[in-house]
Amino acid sequence: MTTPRKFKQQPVPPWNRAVLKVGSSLLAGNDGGLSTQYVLGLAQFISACHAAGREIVLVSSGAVAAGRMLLEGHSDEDTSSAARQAMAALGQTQTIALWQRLFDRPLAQVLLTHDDMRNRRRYLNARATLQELLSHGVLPVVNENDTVAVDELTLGDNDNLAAIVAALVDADLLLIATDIDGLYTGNPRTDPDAEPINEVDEITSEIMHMASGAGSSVGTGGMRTKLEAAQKASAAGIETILFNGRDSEVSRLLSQDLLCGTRLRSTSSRLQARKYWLRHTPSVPGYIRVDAGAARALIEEGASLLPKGVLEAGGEFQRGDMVEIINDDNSQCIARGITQYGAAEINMIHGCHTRDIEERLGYSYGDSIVHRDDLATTDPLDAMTTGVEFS
Ligand SMILES: Nc1ncnc2c1ncn2[C@@H]1O[C@H](COP(=O)(O)OP(=O)(O)O)[C@@H](O)[C@H]1O
Ligand SMILES: N[C@@H](CCC(=O)OP(=O)(O)O)C(=O)O
Repeated sequence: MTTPRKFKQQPVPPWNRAVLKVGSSLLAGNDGGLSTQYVLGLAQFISACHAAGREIVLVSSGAVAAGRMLLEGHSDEDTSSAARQAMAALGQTQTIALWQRLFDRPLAQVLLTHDDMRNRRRYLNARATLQELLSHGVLPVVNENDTVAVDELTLGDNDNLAAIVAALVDADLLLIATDIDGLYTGNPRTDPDAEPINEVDEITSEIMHMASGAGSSVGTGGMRTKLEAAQKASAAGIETILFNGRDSEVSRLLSQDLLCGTRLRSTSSRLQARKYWLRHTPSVPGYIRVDAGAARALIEEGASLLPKGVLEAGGEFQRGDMVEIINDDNSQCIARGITQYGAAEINMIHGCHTRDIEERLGYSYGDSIVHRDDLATTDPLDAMTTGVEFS
């Protein structure tokens, strides 16, 4: 079925870093297995973004669809998790190989699970890896680690994973490429009266009810998981754009910042969302005591906390925990943040220059003890507006 292009052309919000999610429906050819037919336009879009100095993280499905052809003796009736996991393991190499054929620079494969994203230490490690790859101009290609993530495989949750990755890398935009022009009031494959929706300000339950399941034998989750993803992105202050990845004209327009599809706005700004999240994440019983210079830098300049300004760590927290940062004068909490180093590590590197971290510990998780992006100062005015009290 082809749906008439009835979506209007509209501008894309300004962005520098985006997550692009490409569904199985775009990678799987009509005869099964993978095909570059529908993703050539997307690859050109990615290259155009790179040429313009923009960063992309690609979240690509397609492993199960690719592996289905390769699993010898497999019958189509066998849809057990183990069979799908075996297909995913076989097909993942094909997916990466397909993308690699479309670019003349190296790609990086990143396999993640939702559990990894819930575990703060792994979350930080994944973030550091992705940041490092992006800083070197590499295109990361993310998929679920289907070998270990059975639940996600049955739910087909790469849409939701893409939203989590967008928050993880602090993306400006989540782009979801699929096999349909955008969100309609109903599934146009079954509802001939379905009307296109160009813009969504808030994903209400009414909007959610418009979405139903997958449109092809290879897609999973359908529009429902895309709207869930957009909800997650919105909560993180990130807009989502849904568009037809099969239409190379739409991909070409996108590289000119024009959209033919659905724009799902976010209900909060990135800063508000981040501050809210930081304020509502419970802290562990532990603290980092800082000197007056560091306290001033955090509060007045919005700086990261470096080892030089740290006097001591108290308690037994680990890397990735939310801890309080207290001042030396009266032990008042001046900020809260996610620490890159555990208490024992901080007590080995406090007062030292960042370049000496590696020598003291034998390794380094980076220059800052708490990065500015992971830190919310306990400004009394902010606390009043969010209703959260500190210390
Ligand atoms: N309200 C809706 N608007 C548009 N598409 C819908 C809607 N409800 C369900 N769908 C279905 O969602 C499908 C896209 O999801 P899916 O098949 O999972 O693709 P992908 O592999 O890209 O994730 C469409 O082909 C369409 O059949
Ligand atoms: N990880 C699975 C994909 C799961 C998934 O979400 O698929 P899709 O709905 O096509 O994006 C795979 O690579 O086949």
